[in-house]
Amino acid sequence: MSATRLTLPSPAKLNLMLHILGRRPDGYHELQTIFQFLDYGDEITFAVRDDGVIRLHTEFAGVPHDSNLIVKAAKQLQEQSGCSLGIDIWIEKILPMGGGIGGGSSNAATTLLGLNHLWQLGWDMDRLAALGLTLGADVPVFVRGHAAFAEGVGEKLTPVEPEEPWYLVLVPQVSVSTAEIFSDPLLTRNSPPIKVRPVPKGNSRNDCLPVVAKRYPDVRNALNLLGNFTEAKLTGTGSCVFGGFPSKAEADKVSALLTETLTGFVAKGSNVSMLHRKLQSLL
Ligand SMILES: C[C@@](CO)(OP(=O)(O)O)[C@H](O)COP(=O)(O)OP(=O)(O)OC[C@H]1O[C@@H](n2ccc(N)nc2=O)[C@H](O)[C@@H]1O
Ligand SMILES: Nc1ncnc2c1ncn2[C@@H]1O[C@H](COP(=O)(O)OP(=O)(O)O)[C@@H](O)[C@H]1O
Repeated sequence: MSATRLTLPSPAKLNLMLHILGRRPDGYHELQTIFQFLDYGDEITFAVRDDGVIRLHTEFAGVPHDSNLIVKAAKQLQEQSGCSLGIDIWIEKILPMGGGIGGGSSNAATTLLGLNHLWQLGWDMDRLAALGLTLGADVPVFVRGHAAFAEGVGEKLTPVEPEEPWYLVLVPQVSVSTAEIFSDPLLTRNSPPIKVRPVPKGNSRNDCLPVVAKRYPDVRNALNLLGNFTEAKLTGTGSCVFGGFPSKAEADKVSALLTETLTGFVAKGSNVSMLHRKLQSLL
């Protein structure tokens, strides 16, 4: 008999660089960015129901049940596949929301892959990634599960193999609105496209950083603090700030200096998502 219950990881991502090339007619911005996963994230448990009902049992502060990306992903997949089964879902949420580490997008991707498995739909990655894109620009990379150079709004993905250092990720206690940053008149929107692969060294800047650092003093402080120890970078539109270290011990040493007002976590960078490693082990 096939499994009816499954627990899967839902990892975070970092944007190792992010360049904004221009604005499309629909208002969205054309980007070039490198996504890498962290071996750190939420854990989602799924249990099949035979009555077709989709129910997320864990409450999220400020996110109504039907607006949760987990529920949206499950409903879309059920509708588009014509599946008559339903699902009970619980999540152990440790990823900060609105921090630029992609928790919501990752949760959506884990849901798509988990339900494809439990409902035995047999959808391939292209189809799941295309559905994922309708939920958010960052969902496809989590569906495919490999570190990638991304173009367009993040949906054109080329697998890459950056180094996999240990990272210290600082979590300033502010949520940055992606829409607000992309509508700031001071945002750099004309970075020249990188045409060479792999992306040459020296291109690791994030074009959102100056605008985010100007608007959010807490992010500025985090960048200054981490900058005393390593190159401090912003992921996505923030608020999280990260830096790489050659070993866990060195990342832990800096992490130990953090206070209650500025927390963080240490995690290993990974080019294959822990979600995919777990799914592979089930086959
Ligand atoms: C820029 C990234 C990099 O990873 O930031 P983070 O969300 O991770 O911080 C993502 O691609 C974010 O993608 P996604 O998560 O889908 O963006 P949303 O929150 O839906 O976007 C909110 C708003 O930001 C603007 N927006 C977003 C993405 C983009 N490429 N161009 C834009 O102009 C649009 O006005 C959009 O309505
Ligand atoms: N399952 C989910 N996890 C996190 N955020 C969610 C989820 N579903 C909906 N959201 C909404 O999406 C927003 C962005 O969340 P998230 O993906 O964690 O941040 P970011 O895009 O900055 O990395 C949240 O502020 C929240 O309102």
